[in-house]
Amino acid sequence: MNTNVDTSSAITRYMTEVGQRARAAARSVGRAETRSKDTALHAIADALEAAEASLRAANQLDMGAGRSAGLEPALLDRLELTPKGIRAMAQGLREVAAQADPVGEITDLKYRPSGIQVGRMRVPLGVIGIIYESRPNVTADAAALCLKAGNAAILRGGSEALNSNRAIAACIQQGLAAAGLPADAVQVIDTADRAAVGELIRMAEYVDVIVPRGGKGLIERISREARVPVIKHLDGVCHVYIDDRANLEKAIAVAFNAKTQRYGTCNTMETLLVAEGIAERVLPVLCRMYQEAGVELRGCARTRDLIPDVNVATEDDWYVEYLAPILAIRVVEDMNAAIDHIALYGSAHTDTIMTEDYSRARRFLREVDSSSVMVNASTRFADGGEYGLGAEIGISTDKLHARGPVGIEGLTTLKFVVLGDGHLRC
Ligand SMILES: NC(=O)C1=CN([C@@H]2O[C@H](COP(=O)(O)OP(=O)(O)OC[C@H]3O[C@@H](n4cnc5c(N)ncnc54)[C@H](OP(=O)(O)O)[C@@H]3O)[C@@H](O)[C@H]2O)C=CC1
Ligand SMILES: N[C@@H](CCC(=O)OP(=O)(O)O)C(=O)O
Repeated sequence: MNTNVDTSSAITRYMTEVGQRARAAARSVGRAETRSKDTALHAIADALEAAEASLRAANQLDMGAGRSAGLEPALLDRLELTPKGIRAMAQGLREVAAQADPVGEITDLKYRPSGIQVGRMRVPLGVIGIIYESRPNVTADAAALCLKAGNAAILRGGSEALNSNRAIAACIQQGLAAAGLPADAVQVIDTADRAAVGELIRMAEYVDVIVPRGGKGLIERISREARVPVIKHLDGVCHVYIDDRANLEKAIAVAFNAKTQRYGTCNTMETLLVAEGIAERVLPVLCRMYQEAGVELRGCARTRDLIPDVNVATEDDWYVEYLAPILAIRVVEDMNAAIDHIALYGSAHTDTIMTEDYSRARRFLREVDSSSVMVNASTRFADGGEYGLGAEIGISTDKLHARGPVGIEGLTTLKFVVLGDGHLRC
């Protein structure tokens, strides 16, 4: 890796080399046997566990700098690599290795009247550039999924995680070498300069797809400058709607979990919607639980009529992804009003209805246009591991190519294959 990239022309040169090397590596990874890819994944997992001390030391540098820079607790929570987190990262790699390899699979093979057979083969996307937040475990997860799907990866993590990502990159390199796969199959960009992001998203000759995981600033830049196709992984303004036909006990437990299980993730509930017919029975209990957990509540006028010590929610609150112990609460007339609210203010990430009414549950599933729509379950389940994908690149809030948690299959595409035996078109 280049460790001295500081001028703009040096960054252009550096990124061009990264792109060229990734393009060359993509061919080898694309044709690699499943056994080699799995050997690499297990070797990376072993290397991560063996390197616990050095990973922690590198991470402490990032955590120290993050604390001095006043990073929010939710950001520090994502940045931290604990011994448990390192084991989870290694386990994630082993789970990806245990997943079936879809590359080369031929489906839908059918004889045509002409005598040829036409089918579809699953193939890698090629070179994938991933831009993500300061969350070091994503470096390992993204490398694993790209590798298993036969792609070369260029990884650009958040600037606050540079030391942690370097240490993880060293483990990835050990694993690739152990399996005889090219070192350039996974490259971690070794500069925090955002000019490298600008280069990456314009290198259409070397990069096939960009996956941006991040907030509005990142996406605005991508929308303005990208020349490479993008699969957006955006913010989560997620909702739980408690219907007046909800089971009270389940609704309270799910709404509490959806907000408090982890504050800083994109699938955390940010706005609670409650049907007016049940608000009086739900809100006093639930608000007390949130307040005891230290969650700041901001409510509509009707919420405040019931619970006067809730702060006022303004129009802006309905749009906000707090990523923090803050929750907006709105009492709505019924499910139709809840669906309208979600359509207007949500971010099409993950939304849940709590109801025992089968017809309403079916309507909610059909009418809410989000990447995951749930019935009687916490929004926190929107996750590749929880959905059985082994791990996830993230949660696509785009509609094309991949939507929701993106795992191995989401990093591949299909091409047509035709089998003939000297067949001629008449
Ligand atoms: N749907 C999903 O799967 C996910 C969504 N998210 C969303 O991401 C957001 C929070 O993450 P946060 O840490 O704030 O993410 P940011 O958007 O601030 O940063 C994410 C990455 O993008 C880079 N970046 C941001 N702005 C620019 C820019 N203008 N030019 C170049 N690079 C840029 C950052 O680099 P730098 O370090 O230099 O700032 C970082 O690498 C939330 O909205 C969350 O929901 C997060 C993860 C997954
Ligand atoms: N799917 C993950 C959360 C998605 C994610 O990575 O979000 P974020 O914490 O915003 O980077 C989980 O359930 O923990």
